[in-house]
Amino acid sequence: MSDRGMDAEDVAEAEVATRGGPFRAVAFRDPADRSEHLAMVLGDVRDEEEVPVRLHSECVTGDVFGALRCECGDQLEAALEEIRTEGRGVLVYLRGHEGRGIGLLDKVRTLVLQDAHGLDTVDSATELGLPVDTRDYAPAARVLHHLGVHSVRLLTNNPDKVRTLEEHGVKVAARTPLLAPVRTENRPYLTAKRDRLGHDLPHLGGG
Ligand SMILES: Nc1nc2c(ncn2[C@@H]2O[C@H](COP(=O)(O)OP(=O)(O)OP(=O)(O)O)[C@@H](O)[C@H]2O)c(=O)[nH]1
Ligand SMILES: [Zn+2]
Repeated sequence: MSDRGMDAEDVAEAEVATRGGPFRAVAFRDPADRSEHLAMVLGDVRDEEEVPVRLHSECVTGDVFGALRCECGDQLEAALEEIRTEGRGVLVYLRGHEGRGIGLLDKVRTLVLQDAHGLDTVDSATELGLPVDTRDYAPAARVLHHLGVHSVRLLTNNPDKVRTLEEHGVKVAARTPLLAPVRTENRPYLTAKRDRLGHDLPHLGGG
């Protein structure tokens, strides 16, 4: 499957007014696995350099309901704010990514283990016989190429996203950390992301 773009039958777009202002909503269906995703686009991005881009992995608990044990909801808001501030950018909302790829039901099962046995986000998945991270960024790369976005300033703390996007032919010209507030509720999660998954979270402090 090529990373170089999408067929017309797999894309639909419309202007949408949001609470945070107008965006171009580009829905797309990935030709490889038929999964559906959404890119929210602001301003002129085609053939521009260092376009602010957020690849946001679905987290229905955090994104929709504001759950605080992860920082997904805070990051979603912060990324949209960054795009609005710059007046251009793309947020790709990746719906197949829930639970870093294991899906909603199994993600919640990992939360149960975390609460009952103090396991972290990595060990709780492993304990259930599940992979820690199976996210595929090829659909995101395909839609970025479709939008004519080939050079990005990626909003992330995850070095894996930088590497993987480059492997799919998108130049990550710069990276901007997306540091959500550290809260009592999200500190264990952020600590595990830093210590177990290698995320760059310098604001966390401590050991
Ligand atoms: N398996 C599992 N997934 C989780 C848990 N908490 C959040 N997630 C999922 O993790 C995904 C977000 O990944 P993160 O590792 O938090 O962050 P990231 O997207 O890799 O990195 P950033 O770009 O810096 O935000 C979302 O799909 C969430 O549903 C958890 O405890 N267990
Ligand atoms: Zn989350």
